[in-house]
Order: sequence, then C-alpha cells, then structure tokens
Amino acid sequence: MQRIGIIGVGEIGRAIVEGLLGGDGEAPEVFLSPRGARVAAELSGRFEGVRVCAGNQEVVDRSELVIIAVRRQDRHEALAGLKVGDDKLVVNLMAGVSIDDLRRTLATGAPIVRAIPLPAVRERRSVTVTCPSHPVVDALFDRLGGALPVADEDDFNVFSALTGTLTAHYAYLATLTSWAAGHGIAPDAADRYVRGLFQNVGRSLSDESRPLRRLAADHETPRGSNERIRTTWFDAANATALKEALDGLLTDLR
Ligand SMILES: NC(=O)C1=CN([C@@H]2O[C@H](COP(=O)(O)OP(=O)(O)OC[C@H]3O[C@@H](n4cnc5c(N)ncnc54)[C@H](OP(=O)(O)O)[C@@H]3O)[C@@H](O)[C@H]2O)C=CC1
Repeated sequence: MQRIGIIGVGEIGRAIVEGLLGGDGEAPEVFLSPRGARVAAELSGRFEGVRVCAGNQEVVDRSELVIIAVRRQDRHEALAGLKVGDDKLVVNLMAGVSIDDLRRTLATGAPIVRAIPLPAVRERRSVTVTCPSHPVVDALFDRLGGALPVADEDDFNVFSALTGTLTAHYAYLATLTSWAAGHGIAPDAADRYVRGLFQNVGRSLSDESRPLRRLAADHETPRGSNERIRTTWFDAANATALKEALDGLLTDLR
C-alpha cells in the first residue's frame, strides 16, 4: 500500500503516522486531513512524504487506503457527502461504529475493515485487532506490531471493550503512588518505585508460556502480602463489578 490517507489526525492518527514513517522499510505516502492543524503541520514538517490536504475529499482522492480516525460523534460532519469510490479500501478506527453504520454514512461499496490500533503502534509494539481480515490491512498493522484478525463484529466489540480498561490501570498505579505519598514517602520516590514494580509485570507478561492465572500464583506466597491484597481487595465482588462495567460498555459498543 503506497498511498495512505488519514481523516482525523489526533492521538491515534498521529501514532499511526509515527509508526509508519519512524522505522525502517519502505515508507508510504501519507495524506492528512486539515483538522487538528497543529499536529498535521508538525507531522508534515517532520516526515518526508506526509502532506496535509485542503479537505477530507482530497484525502480520499489521493489515497488507496483511507483511515477514519475522527471521534464517533464527529463522523457525520467529517464524512457525510464524501465520494469514496468502490476501488478504495476504508479502515474504520471509530469505537462503537459498525461497518454497516459507516457504509451508510459514506454510501460506498468499498471494502470497510474495522481496527483497534493503540498508541504503542507509534513504536510498532501493539497488536491491532482487525475485522474482517483483509490482507492489505493486516499487512499494514503487521508492520506496526502485529494484526489479530477476527471474523465477527461481536467478537471485535469484546476486544474493543477490553481496550477501555487501560486508563483505569494507570489510575490504579497513580492511586498506589498517592497512597504511599500519604504515608510520608516522597512522591517522586513512590512514583519511581511503582513504575519499576509494574515494568517488571510488563516483562513477565511477555512470557506467553505461562497462563495469566499461573503468573499470579507464581508471584504469590501462600498467606503472604499479595494473596492478602488480592483476596481482601480484588475479591469476588470487585471482579463482578469489573465484569459488569465491561458488559455495560459492550452493550453500548454494539
Ligand atoms: N486514542 C486511542 O488510543 C484510540 C482511538 N480510537 C478511535 O479513534 C478515533 C479518534 O480517537 P483519538 O485520536 O483519541 O481522538 P482525538 O480527539 O485525539 O482526535 C480526533 C481528531 O479528529 C479531528 N476531527 C474532528 N472533526 C473532524 C473533521 N470534520 N474532519 C477531519 N478531522 C476532524 C479532530 O480535530 P480537532 O482537534 O480540530 O477537533 C482531532 O484531531 C475515535 O473514534 C476513537 O474511538 C481507536 C483506537 C485507539
């Protein structure tokens, strides 16, 4: 794929550009929509082959593959009325927007593939779920850390709901840090220590030979501190509350 357009150059649009152009290998030409002007201008200044277009229609016209990365609520304003030929390939990043929904907005017969890239595509280190599998789209995300194609949009939405748990995880770490600071530990020391603890968790997760429950068991001394926090705080009621929150999100994403 030599010519890639991006409509919606915000957090994730930017990460994709950086991932595609920041590494080795043949770089595609990239055409950006003009909104989010500061980021678009910065990217076009930084990378050869990135150009900011005059409007969203120009992005479509110049590209073989068009990535839609606007917020769900902006999709009609951004997309209605665009002419998207059936020879284009459309990649829909908008959470909660089905293929049928986007097809109605774009009024196109072009293939539409959904995808959930995460900001770590910037370093080409994130596995991207795609639906349905398409060789060109899967190859694009393979280049950014890996593609995980699923055939069914219901399955896709389950993965999409999982990505909604990330900032709660960061907030959990921030809560640990502020708890320690509340007990008199210097905030920067608490911050450094908590980051180190969980960077080690990240490293152990890359050992895929051990299932997640086994990793938990391996880090736990019987009747020790970890078992105590897991069973007194992350107890059955807490796990159920988390699953209920995910169910609610999944309902909204469908
Ligand atoms: N962030 C993430 O990790 C992920 C996000 N997504 C999905 O990607 C989409 C974008 O998310 P994110 O990047 O976080 O959001 P941002 O708010 O960072 O970016 C959205 C961009 O769309 C631009 N925009 C708004 N209206 C138009 C328009 N009419 N034409 C062109 N561009 C327009 C905005 O410009 P302006 O600033 O001028 O309003 C902004 O630059 C969402 O639908 C989200 O569900 C999917 C996977 C991961």
